[in-house]
Order: sequence, then structure tokens, then C-alpha cells
Amino acid sequence: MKRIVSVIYGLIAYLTFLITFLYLIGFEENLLVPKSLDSAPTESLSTALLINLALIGLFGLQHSGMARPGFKKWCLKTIPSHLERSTYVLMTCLMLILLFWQWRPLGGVVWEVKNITLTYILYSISALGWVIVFLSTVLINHFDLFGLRQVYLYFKSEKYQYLDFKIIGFYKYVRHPLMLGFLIALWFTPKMTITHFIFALGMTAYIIIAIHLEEKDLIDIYGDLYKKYQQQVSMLIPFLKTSLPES
Ligand SMILES: C[S@@+](CC[C@H](N)C(=O)[O-])C[C@H]1O[C@@H](n2cnc3c(N)ncnc32)[C@H](O)[C@@H]1O
Repeated sequence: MKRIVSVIYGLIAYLTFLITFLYLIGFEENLLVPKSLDSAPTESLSTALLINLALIGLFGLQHSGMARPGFKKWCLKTIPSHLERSTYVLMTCLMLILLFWQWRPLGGVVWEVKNITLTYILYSISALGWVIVFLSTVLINHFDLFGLRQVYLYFKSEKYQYLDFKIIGFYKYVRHPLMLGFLIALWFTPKMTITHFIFALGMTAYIIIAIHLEEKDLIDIYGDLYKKYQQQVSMLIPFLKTSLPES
């Protein structure tokens, strides 16, 4: 019974992730969702700015805070280890849903491209960013990142094995393709509104912090292997470093 409940919990977390991720694309691209980044402004500029930055800060605090080894250790006192990742995924989704719900559009435009061809090129690059995000999760292990592998192994009474360190696909060219995908999706837009600009700026600042925290953990786990990888492959901009590492 416990095993079936765990699988259901994992599936609920995964389904919540799928819906939230699709909503995030719609929210950021102003596509098909009832409320998006650039819905009509309702608040004064200063209030909207304050609320939006607080929402991004809260998201960052949860997303990186809950990923810290110390916090995970503390969580494991109450949450079974096979449900820890699904719980993390659920909490991340809740933070994003709070952001979608409470986001305050600001009004105003930073840049707007009038040329139709360039507009389509920018939309296509942004879409490519989302594809890179998804493919990067597949390269690492999509089902492990979103907690399904953990509950599946528990269901089969098999011991969880940590993922191997990987230098495959995009990971040969940048150390953080998933984050790079987000940055591409965020910044390549034909119409950069002030609201979108604040969102992109806030998320970029968070991504830089998150990468530094993640790399600290990766050095603790993989040691010299990761340090060598850092020397060979650049963080976010491909082709900055010349020698390609072995997979
Ligand atoms: C959400 S993923 C983001 C990965 C990476 N920061 C990126 O932007 O592509 C975070 C997880 O990926 C794992 N990870 C990061 N780089 C890895 C690699 N080269 N091989 C295996 N796991 C990796 C981390 O341990 C962490 O659990």
C-alpha cells in the first residue's frame, strides 16, 4: 500500500510539474494563458516592482534553499528519501503558481522589433531555448530530476543509485545548458516590455546565484572531476574554451 501511495504521490508531483512548466511557457511568451507576464497593469510602478522582486526572491529562496545538502538532510528526518525529490518538485511548482497568480504587470516597453522576419527569428530562438531546457533534463535524466525514478525504484524495492556525472550532448559545450535554455527563452523576444525585462533580469540574477550554489555541491560530490570539467567547459557561453572533454 505504501508503495502504491508513493507512486501516486510521485505521479501527482510530475503531473503538477508538467502543467506548471507549460503554464510558465505561456506566462512568459504571453500565449494561451488567462494571466501572463504582460497582462494589464493594476498597481503603481513601485508597488508592482516590489511585489515582483519579492516573488522572484521567494522562488529563488525555495528552489536553491531546498536543494542545499543541509536542508535535504533536515527534510529527510520527516520525509522518506524516495519522496524527497517529488516534494521538492511540488514546492517549486507551488512557488511558480504563486508567482503566476500574484505577478503585477508594469506597463511600458524597453524595445520593440518592427521587422516581421526578425520578429519570427526572435520567437524561434526563444522557442529553441525552451526545447534546450527540455532536452537538457533528458540528458541528465528527466525522470530522476522530477522524482519519478525515485518512487519507481522504491516501488520495485530497488536501492536508489545516484546519477553518474555526465558530459554528453550540450554538456560538452556548456556546463549549464538547462539554465542557458532558460536565459535564451527569457531574453530573445521581439517585444521586451518593462514587465518582461524585470522578470528576465530577476531570473537571470537568480540563475547566476543558483549556478554558483550548484557548482559548490557538484565539487563536493565529484571533486577533481568537476574541477577539471570547469577548466575545460565554459559555464554558459559555448565555444569559449577550446578543448572538448571526454564523455
Ligand atoms: C535542474 S538540473 C540543472 C543542471 C545544470 N545546472 C544545467 O543548467 O544544465 C540540476 C541537477 O543536475 C545535476 N547535474 C548538473 N550537472 C550535471 C552533470 N554534468 N552530470 C550529472 N548531473 C548533473 C545536479 O547535481 C543537480 O541535481
